[in-house]
Amino acid sequence: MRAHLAAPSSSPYVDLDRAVWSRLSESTPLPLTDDDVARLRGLGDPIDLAEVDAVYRPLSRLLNLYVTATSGLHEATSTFLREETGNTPYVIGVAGSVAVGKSTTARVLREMLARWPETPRVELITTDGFLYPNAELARRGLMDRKGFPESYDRRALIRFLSKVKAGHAEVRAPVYDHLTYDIVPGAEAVVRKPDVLVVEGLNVLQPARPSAHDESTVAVSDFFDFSIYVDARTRNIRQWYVDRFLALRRTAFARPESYFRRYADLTDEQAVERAKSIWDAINAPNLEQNILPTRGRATLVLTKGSDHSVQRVRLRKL
Ligand SMILES: Nc1ncnc2c1ncn2[C@@H]1O[C@H](COP(=O)(O)OP(=O)(O)OP(=O)(O)O)[C@@H](O)[C@H]1O
Ligand SMILES: CC(C)(CO)[C@@H](O)C(=O)NCCC(=O)O
Repeated sequence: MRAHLAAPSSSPYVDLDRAVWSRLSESTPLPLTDDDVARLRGLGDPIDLAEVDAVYRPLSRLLNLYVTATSGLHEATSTFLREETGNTPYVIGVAGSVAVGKSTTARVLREMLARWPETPRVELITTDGFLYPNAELARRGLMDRKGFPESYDRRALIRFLSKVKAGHAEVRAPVYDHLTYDIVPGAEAVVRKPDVLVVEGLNVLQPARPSAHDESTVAVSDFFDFSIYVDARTRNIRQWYVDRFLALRRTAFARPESYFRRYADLTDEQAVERAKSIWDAINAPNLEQNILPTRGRATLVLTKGSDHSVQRVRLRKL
């Protein structure tokens, strides 16, 4: 089947609408159930089995083809170098704004990729774990810059990824808790030589930031075999952020350990105002200045409509 009949163009991308994209994997089985999708869904994300079928089934098929092709390339390198072929984890980055639904995308992908016989061991890590702890952010005057490039320990993240790629038996990462709004003291996520590692975060496609102290020009994305940018109109994402804030106020914010405990008793109107002001002061400028400019570097862009469903898929083919 010819998926697209556009005249040859110089664009490095192929742009497919939802219907064309979803027809690209008709013979691939859908391994998930309604219950699986309900378990993977993030707060406020209405993703259902039909969406997984239309959008993620083709994506998991494409990724399975890429994983197989990449492992063939590694074998070619090993043959040339007369070395044993070791297993190198295939690393997938998932980027996008706060509240766009990256974590749901990453969790669904993890689950689907793990159902392929070639990649049973799929691990997921979020770059939130590499944010500096609040005490350090406060010391650096960065408490209102959480999520901005300077709020992450980028060197630790690069060290983590290079060890995973080098095939270390166990690699450890710190853990962030949205409830306490801070790094969890002493907690670690451990990655043990997975077949695939999914790395989700706002910052995963950002370029290297050489500074006086850090001459390194390595970027996080240098460790990626594939990257996905989850995209939507900024005004829709802002609405999703506000809606989620309202939902959290009724649930998580009411818990005694919540950093946002003081927001639990706000009226609807006050909560909407508070959410909008956090969005406008922190997450919107970060999106505009640091996240959106990285979209063009992704291998694949998923564009969502106002109801969160993916309407367009853009794949880099050159
Ligand atoms: N202040 C909070 N208190 C408790 N839980 C939160 C809070 N903020 C976010 N969460 C929960 O953590 C999950 C992940 O939030 P996170 O901010 O990483 O997502 P995100 O960056 O907005 O990206 P996405 O929505 O794209 O996954 C959310 O789905 C939400 O349920
Ligand atoms: C932790 C991040 C940066 C990314 O997940 C984000 O959820 C966040 O906390 N942003 C700061 C502003 C806010 O509280 O929404």
